[in-house]
Amino acid sequence: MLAVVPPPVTVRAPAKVNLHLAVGDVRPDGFHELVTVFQALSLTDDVVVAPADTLAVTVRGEGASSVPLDHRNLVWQAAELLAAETGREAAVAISLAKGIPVAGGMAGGSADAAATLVALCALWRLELSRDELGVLAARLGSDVPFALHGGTAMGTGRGEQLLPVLARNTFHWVLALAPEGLSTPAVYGELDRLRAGGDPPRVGDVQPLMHALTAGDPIALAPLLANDLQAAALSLRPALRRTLRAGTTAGALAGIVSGSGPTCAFLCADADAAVRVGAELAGAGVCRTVRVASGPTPGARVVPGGVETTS
Ligand SMILES: C[C@@](CO)(OP(=O)(O)O)[C@H](O)COP(=O)(O)OP(=O)(O)OC[C@H]1O[C@@H](n2ccc(N)nc2=O)[C@H](O)[C@@H]1O
Ligand SMILES: Nc1ncnc2c1ncn2[C@@H]1O[C@H](COP(=O)(O)OP(=O)(O)O)[C@@H](O)[C@H]1O
Repeated sequence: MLAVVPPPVTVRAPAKVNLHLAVGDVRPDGFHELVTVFQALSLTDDVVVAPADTLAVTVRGEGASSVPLDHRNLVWQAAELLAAETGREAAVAISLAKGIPVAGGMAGGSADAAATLVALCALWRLELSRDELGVLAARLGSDVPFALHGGTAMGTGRGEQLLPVLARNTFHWVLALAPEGLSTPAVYGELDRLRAGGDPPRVGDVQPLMHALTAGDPIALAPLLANDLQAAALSLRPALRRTLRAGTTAGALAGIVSGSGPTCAFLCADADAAVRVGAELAGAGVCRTVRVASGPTPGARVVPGGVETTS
């Protein structure tokens, strides 16, 4: 009797921006205690999984040449974790189409890991709940549970404990991608160094930002965007100051370093303003390339029919 080979499964997962990122003290396990508000954006990666003889990863798209293809890739780790948890071989071919900048502070690797968990659940017909997947996601990285969840959410602990946040309306963003990435541990380390030498100002209370999100008002939200890692990213990459200035000069309501950077995210008044700001920023010579995106968008989800694109 012929075995039926299941067809490939495609899952799309979003980039994130931290609207608020308050970094607390270092914990004994080396992670920092966070209070953050994530928003998922329309900038995405696609992950396709198909049955194969052994585990193999291929990558194309944005920054593909700097993505590892072995056990260092988070999708490899996701496949091995899910296989071990369910007592099977991780015999799958995983193809990544990257739209999210690599090491850009937009959680692209986390998005791919979340997408792999969802894709393999479908391929292997597993009956895992979103909560069970969330527990596995947190073992892969602090940002992976949010990539599963999507939308707008508050993250506490090391960022993995999530609560949904009510955000009315769609927000419009311009993203300035940098020529080279920044390492997340290096940026946290730089913040520790800056804090040891003085006490750089810390972001304030998150509540006013929550009100602006509930109201769905970008003009109220703009001055409340705040990121404790920004000072550290600017210290490691001073040229980002010029990028941030150029975005507001181009007409953005506000600009912020996305997470650990170096991508800069600019909040715009509406979709037309985002296109105008994007065009002006692209010509200002302050970044490698520009993307226009909106949020919130859903977390990792199967693409019906498996159409695969790079956004
Ligand atoms: C900074 C943030 C903001 O959302 O994301 P990025 O901007 O890099 O995408 C996250 O905290 C990154 O999350 P993620 O990239 O999943 O980090 P992990 O793999 O869990 O940890 C990588 C390293 O970052 C540092 N780290 C991470 C999270 C945290 N709460 N405290 C930390 O100090 C630790 O040095 C850790 O070893
Ligand atoms: N699937 C993946 N996509 C991108 N980078 C990955 C992936 N898996 C592992 N990495 C490694 O993780 C590092 C951080 O990547 P990424 O998740 O894109 O950035 P950030 O942590 O800034 O959001 C990369 O430099 C790369 O070496």
